[in-house]
Amino acid sequence: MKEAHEEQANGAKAGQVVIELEGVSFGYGPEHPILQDISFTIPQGQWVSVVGPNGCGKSSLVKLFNALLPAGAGEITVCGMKLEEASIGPIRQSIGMIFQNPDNQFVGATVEEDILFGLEGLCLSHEEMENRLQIYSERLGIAHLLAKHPGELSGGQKQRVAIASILAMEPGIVIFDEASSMLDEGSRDELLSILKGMHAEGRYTLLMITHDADEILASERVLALHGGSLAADVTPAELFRNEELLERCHLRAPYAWRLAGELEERGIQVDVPGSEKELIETLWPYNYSK
Ligand SMILES: Nc1ncnc2c1ncn2[C@@H]1O[C@H](COP(=O)(O)OP(=O)(O)OP(=O)(O)O)[C@@H](O)[C@H]1O
Repeated sequence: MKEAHEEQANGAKAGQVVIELEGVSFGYGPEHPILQDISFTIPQGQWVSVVGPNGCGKSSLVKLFNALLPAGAGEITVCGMKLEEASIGPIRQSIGMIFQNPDNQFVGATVEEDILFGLEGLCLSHEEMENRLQIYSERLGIAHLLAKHPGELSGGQKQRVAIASILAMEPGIVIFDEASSMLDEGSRDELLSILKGMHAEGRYTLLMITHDADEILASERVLALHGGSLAADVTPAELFRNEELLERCHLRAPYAWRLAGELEERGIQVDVPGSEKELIETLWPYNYSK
């Protein structure tokens, strides 16, 4: 079987800027401004969480990147292409979006049809389409579901199919818009491990709109929106140590971080853990030191 393409998608090299916003503003009509003067750059391969309270404009922001919504002011550049009428097509091919409700993303009568449908617009040979179908259905663990109707799948399986359909188109940038919010705990964990695998591959730039502390902790960088502006551009650790920023974003630190904080207040100093497992390993020796 042919391996998935090894080179960085869209020809972007690791560290090269793939998303650039300069003074971008947006509103649903002049009387309803949502985002004002937003500027940032995202390099290839980075995993970025986009956070902020409900209604602050996170979904609107990412929809500006591929002109699903039109920016009112400012400049957007994706993979070196300035966003304008002529570049919308290639920019849309370089960005894959996965939404909260996978039901809204199905177009085929079977999982196989659904994955192939997205590939039909890419002018690929029949052999290449079959090749990608095989690669991405195996990678996402859904090869045994190809003949099923999407309605027969669980929520976690549906989200895997949605991700396989997007990845089969081989976009360099993948945006998850609260993609785990309708999933149960097990399926959330599965999604997080898929994201970790994608990040480790280094081929994808990942943006994840999320309210989930564990997802934020797994990412490398956090863009926090508040009141229509970029309120912070920090690491997850900086976010979770900043009580005021957490409150403004309506977020809580991960459970292991909160417990470590409580212990510190009672005089037990533990290193800030990356996960609950790390916290347990740190605390375990106390069990025997009594
Ligand atoms: N099509 C629309 N027309 C008018 N206003 C809209 C439209 N879509 C969203 N809005 C409003 O724009 C604001 C930003 O919405 P958006 O969905 O971008 O926020 P969000 O931060 O992603 O929210 P959430 O965390 O709840 O998903 C909200 O006040 C919302 O009500």
